[in-house]
Amino acid sequence: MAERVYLYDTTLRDGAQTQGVDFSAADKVRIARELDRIGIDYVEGGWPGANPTDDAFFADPPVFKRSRLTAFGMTRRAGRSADNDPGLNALLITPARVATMVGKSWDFQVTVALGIELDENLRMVGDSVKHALTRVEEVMFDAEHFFDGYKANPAYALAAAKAAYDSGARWVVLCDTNGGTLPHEMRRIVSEVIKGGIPGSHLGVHCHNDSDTAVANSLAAVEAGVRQVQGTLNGLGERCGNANLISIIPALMLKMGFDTGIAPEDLKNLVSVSRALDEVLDRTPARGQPYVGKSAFAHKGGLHVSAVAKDPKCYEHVDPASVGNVRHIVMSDQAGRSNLVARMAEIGVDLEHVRKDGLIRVVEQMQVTFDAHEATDLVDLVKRLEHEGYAYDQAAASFELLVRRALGQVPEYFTLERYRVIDERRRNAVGEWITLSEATVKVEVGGTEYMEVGEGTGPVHAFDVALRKVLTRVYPALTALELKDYRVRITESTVGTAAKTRVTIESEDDKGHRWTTVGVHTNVLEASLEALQDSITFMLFRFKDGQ
Ligand SMILES: CC(=O)SCCNC(=O)CCNC(=O)[C@H](O)C(C)(C)COP(=O)(O)OP(=O)(O)OC[C@H]1O[C@@H](n2cnc3c(N)ncnc32)[C@H](O)[C@@H]1OP(=O)(O)O
Ligand SMILES: CC(=O)C(=O)O
Repeated sequence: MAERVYLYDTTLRDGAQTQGVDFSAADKVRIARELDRIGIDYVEGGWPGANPTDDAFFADPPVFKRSRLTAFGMTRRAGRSADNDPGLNALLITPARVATMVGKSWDFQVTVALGIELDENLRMVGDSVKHALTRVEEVMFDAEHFFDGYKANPAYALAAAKAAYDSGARWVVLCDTNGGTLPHEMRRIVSEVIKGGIPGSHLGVHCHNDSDTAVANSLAAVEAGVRQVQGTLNGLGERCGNANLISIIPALMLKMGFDTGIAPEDLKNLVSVSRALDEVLDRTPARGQPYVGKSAFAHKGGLHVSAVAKDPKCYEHVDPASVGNVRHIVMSDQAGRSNLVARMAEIGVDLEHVRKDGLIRVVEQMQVTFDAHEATDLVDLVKRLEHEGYAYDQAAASFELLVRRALGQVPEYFTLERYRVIDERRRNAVGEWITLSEATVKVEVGGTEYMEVGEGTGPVHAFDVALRKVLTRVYPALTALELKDYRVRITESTVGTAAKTRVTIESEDDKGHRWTTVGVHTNVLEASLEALQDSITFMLFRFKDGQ
């Protein structure tokens, strides 16, 4: 039977210490529910008494089906009895039945940060654990700076850890607080602590990522014998973050053969749990995030795709479905015919080659002025367009439109006959400078011509407002279209030295569909309009019937 490793999440406490992160109590509840849904053993809700948000969270915490709620705080202060320490007692009177206390284990920290005698610190640890056990069911001790402390004074670091263990702490958690430890040091120190008298079944590890080794360190600590791992979703946390549970969990389960209490079926929620945190933080999910990122199983190089078509194991370390992810085949100038065939199959087009007249039609529609007309097939066309500045690996919707236009499958939903954009800088009524843009568009839809004017904070915004004034009349579904991200990048031109601009737009509808489109031109407005028109066309083509 697989050995058990316990998981402890500190997203709501150490994660809340991330610069730029500011959870509300409702955010915390939402994240806590996700952690419970996937089956994390311990969910640290925060530090009761530290701030009103954490107090509000602990006043009305979510009811868990699987996880144990944990309250965090510190050992009693020097010179006070544990019973008479308001800070310590605040974490013992919440609905959480598990309390985690941080305390010093590095002699230097005791002397410098606390400014007290080394023995008093050991008494603070022991007293606090004993006192907490009179109020809650389970107590953990986070031995702060344990690894730095052990390197400086092993006997003292071990004495601090043992003060907690001997006083009844269920778990002694060895913390790499400054994140400077490397995996080989982890293995050695954990083994020595076990030899020193604390069994691995009572040891946990809490790693920070300052050396970019937090996940590796956590796994090394487990290899050396610890049986609890602390971390956060997506590696949130103080400074460079904590060990990323989203990477640790599948590594423990799929590669090291441990039982984490998470069933294989629950592991398939890994992507959705990771995205739920990004959603709360209003962050774009990191494409390159191992296991759960959109690029984690995206194959771009022609050689890779050709081999993946034969057996995905050729270029995948785990099955993407095991963590709830999917495989993507990406089209770009690194592609071969295998990419095209696989990508077309992915979007439901079963055709290897597109006739030359289709390619020329697409090139004309895109109004590109180079030799794309000479393209012999779609792979060739994509490579030529990428050379011009298009980037289809980041703009799957534009790629799909390119293919389907070449096949004559995309209706002409609208035709932009002409537009005019005026930018104005003037003083407002109270004399402040303001900039305003106004766009006039003339659009033909189904044989009828429409003209509209839109105002915006910039020319692209004004154009979007005017265009959508026309199109939502005919296609009401477009009211749900939201532009989520707009990125501009200067690329090198193949013709002379003139700079080309690539605009990438990410869009979303009210059903949670997201798609990305691209436009390229020497004029940033033209590039934006191309990406914007692709975005609108893609929504009408793919989603307007509410699929
Ligand atoms: C490694 C970690 O990540 S641990 C978690 C760190 N997280 C946080 O600090 C976030 C929440 N913290 C807070 O809101 C505040 O720091 C509070 C409410 C806990 C304390 O606030 P204050 O009372 O104003 O103290 P302040 O933060 O300035 O300083 C910490 C005090 O605790 C003492 N202290 C630090 N660690 C410990 C410990 N393990 N045991 C006992 N006392 C400790 C320090 O010596 C200092 O005491 P001093 O004020 O006598 O110098
Ligand atoms: C406890 C904790 O967060 C640390 O030592 O890093």
